[in-house]
Parts: sequence; structure tokens; C-alpha cells
Amino acid sequence: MNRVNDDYDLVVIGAGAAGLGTARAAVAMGARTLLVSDSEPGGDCTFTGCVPSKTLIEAARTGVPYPVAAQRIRDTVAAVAATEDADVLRAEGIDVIIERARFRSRDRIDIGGRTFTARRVVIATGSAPAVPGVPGLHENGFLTNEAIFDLPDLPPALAIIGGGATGCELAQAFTRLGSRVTLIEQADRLLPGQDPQASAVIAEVLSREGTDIRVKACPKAVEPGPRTVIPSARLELEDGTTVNATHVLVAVGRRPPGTDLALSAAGIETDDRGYVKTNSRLATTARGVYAAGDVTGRAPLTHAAYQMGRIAAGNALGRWPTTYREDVMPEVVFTEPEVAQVGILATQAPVGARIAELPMIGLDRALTARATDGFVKLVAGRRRLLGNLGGGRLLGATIVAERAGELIHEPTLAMATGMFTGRLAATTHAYPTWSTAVQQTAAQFFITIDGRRARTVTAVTERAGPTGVPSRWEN
Ligand SMILES: Cc1cc2nc3c(=O)[nH]c(=O)nc-3n(C[C@H](O)[C@H](O)[C@H](O)COP(=O)(O)OP(=O)(O)OC[C@H]3O[C@@H](n4cnc5c(N)ncnc54)[C@H](O)[C@@H]3O)c2cc1C
Ligand SMILES: NC(=O)c1ccc[n+]([C@@H]2O[C@H](COP(=O)([O-])OP(=O)(O)OC[C@H]3O[C@@H](n4cnc5c(N)ncnc54)[C@H](O)[C@@H]3O)[C@@H](O)[C@H]2O)c1
Repeated sequence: MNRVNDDYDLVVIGAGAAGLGTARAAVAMGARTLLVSDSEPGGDCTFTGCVPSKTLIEAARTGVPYPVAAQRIRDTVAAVAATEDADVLRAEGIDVIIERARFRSRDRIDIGGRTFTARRVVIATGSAPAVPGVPGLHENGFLTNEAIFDLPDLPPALAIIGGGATGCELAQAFTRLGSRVTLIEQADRLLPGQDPQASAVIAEVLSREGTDIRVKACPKAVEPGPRTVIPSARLELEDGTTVNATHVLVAVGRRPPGTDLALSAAGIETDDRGYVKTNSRLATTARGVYAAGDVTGRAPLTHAAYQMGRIAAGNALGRWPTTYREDVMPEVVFTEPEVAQVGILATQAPVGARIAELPMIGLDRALTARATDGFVKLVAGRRRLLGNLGGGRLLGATIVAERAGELIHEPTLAMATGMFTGRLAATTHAYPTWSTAVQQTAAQFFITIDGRRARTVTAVTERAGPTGVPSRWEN
């Protein structure tokens, strides 16, 4: 039961990962907290993002028919949503209102016909799918992540616009489930924000499994397809080729949420993309108002949103000021093999840094599993006074492997705690685990192992490497 009053220490707007992280941290700090959301708590991750997509991916990997996969999605979303619904949150001490919020001023907010005051506010209203302005796309109809997981039947022919994280994950899953999938990416490679070698591995695997990949390709018009197939679409690409599909999925990134929060009434500025401007402590331009999660335009990831929420809560409530760190934020693309990244890419390594690489074919566990697609790359830099002593410090790691999403956390911990890379090499790893790949790679900073040794980045090798790799967070 809600104990709603009109005066709170903290009002949190939005109950996705960022809002939940904020509200839970705030009540743990003893703050009277109101969480307001215009939809059920859980947000994109629970209902239209991570949870349904990872359930679909796992179902496709195990080879179940589509109706079983679809039922698993419904069951899993319900199970996760039940851990964070309004009753659960109220039992944790958070007041919850399911309504849309709108600023009246920086400390007064209209919610469901009432005006609430708050000493502090955290905005956590997320983002929305971006949609390209392709003529005919709206008229012909398309899916985004908000509808693709509700399809009653398997799409016979799916065209996916956008070869980023969503596009690659769902292309592989739907191909495995039996759809004829065409993946259309405007850049010259899939996953253009990732290591170019990771892109190459994923393109090779997806294509081997039957996905039709079109890179340097952009739809310029969409028309209805043959009348005998419903629904149907014919995509005309800029290079003059065409793609026929029954369904079109748009996965070209995110845009700011469309909800009218009346930010200007509170003096909250947005950047040139429309996201809420925040400083490194996640404060907005309005005193007492903070922001967390996708709405900030920073790393659009659930764990980043949750972490930003906890930091925003602490900073808003006057706890020890904490800075949000993106340099040690891991991310994983859940294709098979998975693509995991933390810190800088090898293509971003400064001159003088050292790069160690291990192809998965050099790992016994990968051989036993017959899963040799992929590699580990570690980038180590010199310490200010200690140079390369102890192997230097870790600047970044890229892992493409069957369990890369698990393996990435050892380098992440090393980076977060400022560990020498030597610790990764010297710590005994159980044989034959996937994790030994990290140890074997780190060992190359000290010795030649199986003919491999870390190389130093010189201006020449850097120039020889791929160029034009965009920042991983750029839309
Ligand atoms: C297909 C897909 C797969 C993904 N997979 C992963 C993954 O595997 N791992 C990962 O880390 N990330 C993944 N993501 C990204 C992740 O889902 C988002 O980064 C995360 O959900 C953002 O959380 P948020 O709290 O910022 O926003 P949201 O989850 O969007 O929550 C915002 C909430 O605010 C509410 N709201 C908006 N306006 C108002 C208003 N005016 N008043 C009241 N309430 C309002 C909305 O209803 C919503 O509930 C995926 C995304 C997609 C699209
Ligand atoms: N496993 C995960 O953590 C995961 C999975 C899915 C999504 N997400 C998050 O959700 C966000 C959205 O995912 P996403 O895949 O939609 O965005 P994305 O930014 O990862 O990829 C979008 C891709 O679409 C391409 N593109 C843009 N316009 C195009 C056009 N007109 N034609 C063809 N290609 C075009 C871009 O070059 C880019 O490669 C991501 O930023 C990601 O952080 C995370």
C-alpha cells in the first residue's frame, strides 16, 4: 500500500534500470523516496530489451521451435518483472506511482493531477528507438525492439536495418530459428564501434550460419512487396540492390525519449542530440536535479544505467561526491561467439602501449569445445613512475569467445583496481577453463608463449592499423 505524501527527499522519474538503481540506493540511505513511472517498473531492459532478447537468443541456441521460444520470452519477462513490481518496491520502502510526470519547476512536479515537491530529483526516463527517415518505411510498417518480441509467429523473411548490437544478436537468433534474415549495415562492417577483428569474426560466423549480410548498405526506399505475401516489403538499397522481406526490423540506435517532461520549466538543458546534459557527478544544469541512464546519452547499457542511478542518488542526497566512470564499463554483445569489451580498443592504443593477442585456436578449452572462433586482446600501458614494471597497467581488453561475457570481468576487475597485468599472468587459473585465455594472453607481456609475445605500439604500427573506428558510445 502506498503511503504517498506530497513532500519527498527524492523524486525519481522513470522506473527502468536507472530509476530502480536510484530509488533502491536512496531508501538504503534513509531518504523518503517517490518513484514515478508511466509504465510498469522494469523499463526497456525487462520488457523490450535485454531480458526478451537474451531469452530468444538462448532459445535459438538450443534449437527449440519458435512457439517455444516465444513462450519462454513471456515466462521470463514475467518472472523478472515480478522481482521489481510496484508491490515489491513498496515493501522495500519506496513509494510508487504509475503516472506520467512533468516538471512545474525544478522542485515541483505534476504527477497524475497533483503537484509534489522534492528537495532533489533524478530523471531516469530512458531512450526510444531511433528510426531512419527512409521514404515508405512508415507507410509500409516496421518493427522495433518494442514489438519484435511479441510476434506470434516466426517471421519467414526478416530484413534488419542496422548491424549494431541489436541487429547482430537478433540476426543470429532469427536465422537459427529458421527465418531468412538480411542484415543491412551502413558502415563498412558489422559492429562498427567494436574492434575490427571482432567485426570480421561475427560477419564470418553469421554468414556461415546463413544470414545475408549487406555492409556499406543503406535503404533509400521501402515499397510494398508482392500482394501474395502479407505482410511484405521491398527495400531498395542505395547501391541499387533490393531486399525482399515479410518483416522489417529497425535497429539503428537510440534517440532521447519522446515524453514531454517540460525540462525547460525546471531549467534543465539538453545537448545537441536532445539528451539531458550532465556533469561527471550526473548533476544536470538545474540545482538539485540529477539524471541517470539512457536519458543522459551516456553508455546505453543496463548495468551502466543502474550504476548511474546509485551514483546520482548518493550525489543528490549529499553523500560523499562520486564520479561516474565509463572507462571501466564492460559491454557484451550476446552473439555466439560473444563480443566483450572494456576500456580502450587496440586501435585506440597510444604509442608506447603494448598489445598481447591470443587467437582462440591457441586455447585448449576452445579446441575441446570445437569453438575456436575469436580471440583475446589485452592492451597495457606504462605507469607514470613505474613504466612497464609488473607488466604495466591494463588499458583495455577485447574478448571474442564463447563465454567472452564472463571472461571480460577479470580484466574489468584488474582495471577497476589498478592491478598490474602481471597479476593476471601469475595467478593460477584452472585448466582447461576459458579463463586461462586471459592468463595466457597476459603472460605475453613477460615471455614468449607458443610463439606469441606482446608487441609495442609505435607510430608506424598504429598507422598501419585500421583507422576511423568510431567511439563505442557514438550513435
Ligand atoms: C533490443 C535491446 C537489447 C538490449 N540488451 C542489453 C543487454 O543485453 N545488456 C545491457 O546492458 N543493455 C542492453 N540493452 C540496453 C538497455 O535495455 C538500456 O540501456 C536500459 O534499459 C536503459 O535503462 P533506463 O532506466 O535508462 O531507461 P528505460 O528502461 O527506458 O526506463 C525509462 C522509464 O521511464 C519511464 N518514463 C519515461 N518518461 C516518463 C515520464 N514523463 N514520467 C514517468 N515515467 C516516464 C518509462 O516508462 C520507462 O519505464 C538493450 C537494449 C535493446 C533495445
Ligand atoms: N548486448 C547488449 O548490451 C546490447 C544489445 C542490444 C542493444 N544494446 C544497446 O542498445 C542500443 C541500441 O542498439 P542498436 O543495435 O539499435 O544500436 P547501435 O548503435 O549499437 O547500432 C546501430 C547500427 O545501425 C547502423 N545504422 C544507422 N543508421 C542506419 C541506416 N539508415 N541503415 C543501415 N544501418 C544504419 C549504425 O551504423 C550502427 O552500426 C545500443 O547502443 C546498445 O548499447 C545493448
